[in-house]
Amino acid sequence: MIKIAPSILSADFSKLGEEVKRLDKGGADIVHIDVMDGHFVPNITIGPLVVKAIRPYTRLPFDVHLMMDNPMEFVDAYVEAGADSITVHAEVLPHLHRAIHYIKGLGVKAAVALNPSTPLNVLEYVLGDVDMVLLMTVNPGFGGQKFITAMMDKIRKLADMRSTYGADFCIQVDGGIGLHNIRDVVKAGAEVIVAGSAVFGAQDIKGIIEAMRQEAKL
Ligand SMILES: O=C(CO)[C@@H](O)[C@H](O)COP(=O)(O)O
Ligand SMILES: [Fe+2]
Repeated sequence: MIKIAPSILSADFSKLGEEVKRLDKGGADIVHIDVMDGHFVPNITIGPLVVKAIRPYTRLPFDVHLMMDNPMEFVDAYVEAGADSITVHAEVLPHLHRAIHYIKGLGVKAAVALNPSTPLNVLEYVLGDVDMVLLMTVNPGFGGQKFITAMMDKIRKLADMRSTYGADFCIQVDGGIGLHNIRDVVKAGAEVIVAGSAVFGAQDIKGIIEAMRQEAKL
């Protein structure tokens, strides 16, 4: 069963609480929260206070994607604010193993994200430690970008690595995904589908989430 994780980066920021409620009513599985620091990526978004403010609007899990140079300085704050899973980028963490176990020690799930140009082999020795791997399928920083087609092969390779190593993490994909390509990414091995502009760009959130689930059925 795949999971649909709409990204609130494409929501109306003037009424985020209501937007999160709309996702809940629309049948989303997870709320994906993009945190950008203006350094790791050229954009600034959502601090822990905002996460705390929207937490009462839904019981859906909050998946916090930290696109930051120094994510470990903020992990505690996002967990206290109500995160259920925390994703950190391998590109900024020389002590990835320590970071994963620190996050798990806070009682939430730990995921590692890779930019499109980052090779999969940086994960080799932490595959048994992570709950989820997030493959960026666009360059992080903005919603509404085009899916990078070379990422299809990366998803397949990650799924192969998982079988080879007998690991059991989930494969999440993020960026440029919608009705037009959800089937292909799922066929390649993706299980958690992040979609921002595709979901919030639709008038009918329930309709688009249902259509995406249907389209993803292999
Ligand atoms: O992490 C990011 C962007 O850096 C994503 O989560 C985007 O928010 C996905 O948006 P779409 O490509 O689906 O519009
Ligand atoms: Fe994201």
